[in-house]
Amino acid sequence: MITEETKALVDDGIMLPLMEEFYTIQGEGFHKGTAAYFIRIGGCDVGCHWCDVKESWDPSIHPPTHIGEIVEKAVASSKTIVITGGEPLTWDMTRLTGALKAKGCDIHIETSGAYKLTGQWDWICLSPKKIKLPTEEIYPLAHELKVIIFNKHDFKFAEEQAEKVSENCILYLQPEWSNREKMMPLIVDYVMKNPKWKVSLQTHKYLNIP
Ligand SMILES: C[S@@+](CC[C@H](N)C(=O)[O-])C[C@H]1O[C@@H](n2cnc3c(N)ncnc32)[C@H](O)[C@@H]1O
Ligand SMILES: Nc1nc2[nH]cc(C(=O)O)c2c(=O)[nH]1
Ligand code: SF4
Ligand SMILES: [Mg+2]
Repeated sequence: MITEETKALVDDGIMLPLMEEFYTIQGEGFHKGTAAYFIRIGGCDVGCHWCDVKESWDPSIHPPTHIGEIVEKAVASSKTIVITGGEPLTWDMTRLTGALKAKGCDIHIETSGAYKLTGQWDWICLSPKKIKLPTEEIYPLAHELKVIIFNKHDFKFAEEQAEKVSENCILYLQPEWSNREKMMPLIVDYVMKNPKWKVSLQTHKYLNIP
């Protein structure tokens, strides 16, 4: 049970339900191959059936943690920070990103964009979900669009989403992990026919790193 006081601090983004934090190599998208410190915040009610971090969904099982504590630990490892989840935009990211910026960090977010965009970001990876679409405000701000391909219909969804982002946004198709053997040949074929798209793989899973 968390107290009313703690709940108020979480609502203000002064504490956040921290699931895990780890220093690793960004496995996906534009920054793949780059060392980065990951901060995984619990809480998501988007509900993707193939989500690879379902343990993150229930915020109540992840301890409310002071952002000062999170930031101190993070900057001891890296100044390149990836905020992920769960869905980080479930929470107000203003204070966490403010504190990381004050330490000179480069801050990236992995988000479905389903909730109000808060915080200051050097890189926004938008991974839209059909079941809870991104807010209109986030599309023009996304630096990369990373659409997960689980089945053939997802190519059409990817094209619809690509129409909403800026001209400079980098477009990725990433196979859903459990269905990758089946979908990868279709993705390869699609990208060769539609070269505005690039392939993104979850390279950390092949490398067996977090
Ligand atoms: C776990 S999510 C957390 C951040 C945010 N909730 C989101 O969905 O963008 C991190 C990234 O992993 C992707 N992802 C989740 N499950 C996946 C799976 N089974 N296969 C491939 N990518 C997956 C998401 O689309 C997102 O780009
Ligand atoms: N290495 C590594 N790269 C990642 N890129 C996005 C991830 C995520 O779960 O948000 C992730 C992750 O969990 N590990
Ligand atoms: S939005 Fe992200 S964390 Fe939430 S269920 Fe979908 S993939 Fe998982
Ligand atoms: Mg992951």
